[in-house]
Amino acid sequence: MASAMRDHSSMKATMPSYTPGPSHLVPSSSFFSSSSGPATWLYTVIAVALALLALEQSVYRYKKRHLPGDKWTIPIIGKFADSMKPTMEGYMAQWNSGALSAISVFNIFIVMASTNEYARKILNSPNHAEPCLVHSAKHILRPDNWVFLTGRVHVEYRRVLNTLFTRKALGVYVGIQDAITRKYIAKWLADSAQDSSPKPIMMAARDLNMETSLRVFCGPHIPDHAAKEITDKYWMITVALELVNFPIPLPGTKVYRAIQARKVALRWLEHAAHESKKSMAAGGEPECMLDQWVHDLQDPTYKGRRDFSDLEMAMVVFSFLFASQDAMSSGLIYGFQHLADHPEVLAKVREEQERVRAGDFEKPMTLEMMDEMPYLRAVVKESLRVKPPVTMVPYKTLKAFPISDDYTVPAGSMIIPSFYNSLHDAEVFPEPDAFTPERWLDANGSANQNPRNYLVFGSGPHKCIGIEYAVMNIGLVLADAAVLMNWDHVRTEKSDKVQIIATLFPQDGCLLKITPRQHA
Ligand code: HEM
Repeated sequence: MASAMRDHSSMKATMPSYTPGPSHLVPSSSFFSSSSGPATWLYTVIAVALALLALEQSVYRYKKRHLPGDKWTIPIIGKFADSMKPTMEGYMAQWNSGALSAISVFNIFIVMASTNEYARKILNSPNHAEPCLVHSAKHILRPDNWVFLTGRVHVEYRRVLNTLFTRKALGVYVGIQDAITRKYIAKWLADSAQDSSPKPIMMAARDLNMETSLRVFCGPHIPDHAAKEITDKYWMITVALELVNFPIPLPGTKVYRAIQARKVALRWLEHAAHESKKSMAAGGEPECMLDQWVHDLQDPTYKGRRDFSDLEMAMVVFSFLFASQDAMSSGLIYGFQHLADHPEVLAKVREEQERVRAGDFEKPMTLEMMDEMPYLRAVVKESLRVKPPVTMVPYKTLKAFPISDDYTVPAGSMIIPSFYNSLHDAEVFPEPDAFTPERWLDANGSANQNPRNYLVFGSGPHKCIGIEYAVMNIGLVLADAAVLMNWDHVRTEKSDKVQIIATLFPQDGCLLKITPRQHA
């Protein structure tokens, strides 16, 4: 974009707005005549605009070279309309049009990479490309959020945050996750006792996820009404996560509304960080991620940084909400859908639960119990493979990036590795669209022999920091649900169609009829 704008301004400088010459050769009604000033300006403006439009096309075609993609870009907005209403079919057509293909949106030149080799190359070339998330991310997260750090500073910052996802830390979180999941399942069952008609699980799962995240991250340091306010407002953030938004966050735009929602969330998260520090200073035991963090910082043997302001901690927690809320919701909803549509798989999940829990379904879940559930883990892994919540991650090139022998991505372009084709590669995952958890139980099978293809959580220095937490949480919810309730999926013609709202969702929201499960 910046380079295109530079090109425009240089063009402007060389375009004469007035051509001096013998006045008798110019008809008096000509727009060059001094007596018709406004007309002169009008025609000059038109001439400049036409030149800029021609330049826009030339720049696009120069950058695109031989890559598949439209020969011409729609003036100014490019493929903006498509990016506002993305469809899986549209993306698949783009990915299948070539290993690398090109589009342009608002003069941002975008290269899509669809193969495993190119996706991994982009994710693992920090000198050439860095994540830019979606276009609106800097507005929503604030430009000073740690997720925008790169290079060494990023590695060091991330090292501190890794301590929030150690096994010890996950051991604190699992009890919170289990308690909240049981609370929600009880509520779903009570609601369905009142009205047994099938309901979409989509928003119910989002609410469960948000409360789980807020309580795991902030524990008791955030009041119930604040958790509700954040949950209610968060949808504004989700809908603003389009690949490219209207460039300026004017009042009324999606990004503007998302910024207002972030302000509310950050205010409460800052409050929670403050309360956590007070609680740990008073000798309290860690009850959540913030406590765990503050507690570690107080430890004299701790080697990381010690001075995290309330706001900085709040921004880290917000980055976790931002990175997880939609992906976790998508993962959970498809987990319910896949299990309901594959009763033979759900039966095996239940068998494993009954064995590990030894018939005691009230006993809270622990990490040790989860270690004994390889089938459940395979189910989660497979569900995320079949419907990866995050199908691609936008990066931007820092300098010209010679990605292949015959193509160099220009500096300042967006370059988007896509994960979908890697995760549906028929050589690695025979019958790639089939939901087959068993493929993960064979250590010598092609799925386990090709870990490079499993790009659900990305790769390289920005690979998801919350993998263990995410897999544990989706597994835990499905496991608790499997033992506490039955759910029948009311399939519609939209059940297998995908809606893209930041992540993937079934178009009908996954209609479930929920009933209590009777144990013999
Ligand atoms: C099913 C759930 C999830 C999926 C599919 C997912 C997927 C991803 C992907 C694809 C990336 C980008 C990786 C790259 O650029 O190579 C990412 C980054 C990230 N994820 Fe996740 N994620 C999930 C859950 C979570 C959770 C639960 C958290 C935190 C609690 C989290 C925190 C992050 C953060 C902070 C980053 C940026 C890391 C960095 O830049 O260093 N994610 N995630």
